[in-house]
Amino acid sequence: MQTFPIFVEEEPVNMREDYLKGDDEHMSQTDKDFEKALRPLSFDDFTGQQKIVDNIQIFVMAAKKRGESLDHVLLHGPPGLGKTTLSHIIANELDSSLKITSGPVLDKPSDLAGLLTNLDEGDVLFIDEIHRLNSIVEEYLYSAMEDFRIDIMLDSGPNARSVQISLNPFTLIGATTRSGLLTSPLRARFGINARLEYYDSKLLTTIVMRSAHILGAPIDEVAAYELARRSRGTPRIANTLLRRTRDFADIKGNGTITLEIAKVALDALDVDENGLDEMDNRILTTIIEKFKGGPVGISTIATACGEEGETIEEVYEPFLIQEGYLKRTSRGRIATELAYKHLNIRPHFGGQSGSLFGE
Ligand SMILES: Nc1ncnc2c1ncn2[C@@H]1O[C@H](COP(=O)(O)OP(=O)(O)OP(=O)(O)O)[C@@H](O)[C@H]1O
Ligand SMILES: [Mg+2]
Repeated sequence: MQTFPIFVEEEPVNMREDYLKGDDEHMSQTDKDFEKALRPLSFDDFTGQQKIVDNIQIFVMAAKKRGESLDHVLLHGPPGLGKTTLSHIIANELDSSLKITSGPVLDKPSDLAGLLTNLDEGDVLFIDEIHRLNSIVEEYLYSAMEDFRIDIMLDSGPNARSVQISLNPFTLIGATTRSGLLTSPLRARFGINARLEYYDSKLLTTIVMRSAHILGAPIDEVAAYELARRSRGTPRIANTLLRRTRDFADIKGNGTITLEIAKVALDALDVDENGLDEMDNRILTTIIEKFKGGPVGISTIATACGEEGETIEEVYEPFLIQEGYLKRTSRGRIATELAYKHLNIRPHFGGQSGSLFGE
């Protein structure tokens, strides 16, 4: 019987940007506990990303059969799609232990050397946010990844000498939301490169049903679908919406998550009919109303919306582009006809917006 910690509600419900990001500085302890409890532990539990999972399963089996370490893996894609989850699963399936660190934490080459020399044969080293590694540390990583050795400088000045240390063969899993920021030498050292995609509503319904089951929250399938289709294609958001909706079901209903309760909760959380949230809508409205639909640069949008440019690029923009609300051009971002329709704003033709939909 699966037990689950009791959650203490300690944050206001409108914390969407925070759970979108999912990193340590933006997540409360409760959110982290929740995420951990719902994290699939095996490939069988992991829904979707079928091609990636199928391929990685083969590579894992082959590595095990040959008694070698798995090739280095790069996982990239927007936040909350399962990069960390997959890394845990890969280590599990390899029967190896997972050592976790992240780009910004590895300040000096000695931080990296300390970690690498402590790896046992076949261990998995997970470097989250690998695009944020500093360039000196990154260079040390090259020989570690390629030849399982590192050169360390001892002393400085005339006494300086370099000592070569060989490492146990290991697998590096790098995760990033911004693969575009990775240098090509680093990218080239990953033998397995997987881009995670947004999930469709059907897959997310399965994920919501599974999570509800683990939480012991009764849910109607239509309600699960409603949460799924309004979750920006993202399991982390689906799970968080589920958790918030469960609160509504407990307080406003009889505990069962029905379609009606789901709709009430989603409205209260400012998730609109198409699954866009308050910040998504603010970005689109800003581009249309303040900048005549664009093109407008990301930093200008960011200032006007009161959000960081990096967050807009990493969290909001990929989904808005994939759903066809936004276009990225060399001159900046443009709101599409769909964005106008969604916000119920008439495009004013002539001037800048006249040529918007001509493509
Ligand atoms: N395929 C999946 N099936 C079921 N649940 C999933 C799946 N992918 C992700 N999740 C759930 O979503 C949560 C977030 O996933 P995860 O932490 O792996 O995302 P991430 O890609 O590492 O995000 P970030 O870029 O913010 O680090 C997990 O706790 C897990 O419960
Ligand atoms: Mg992660």
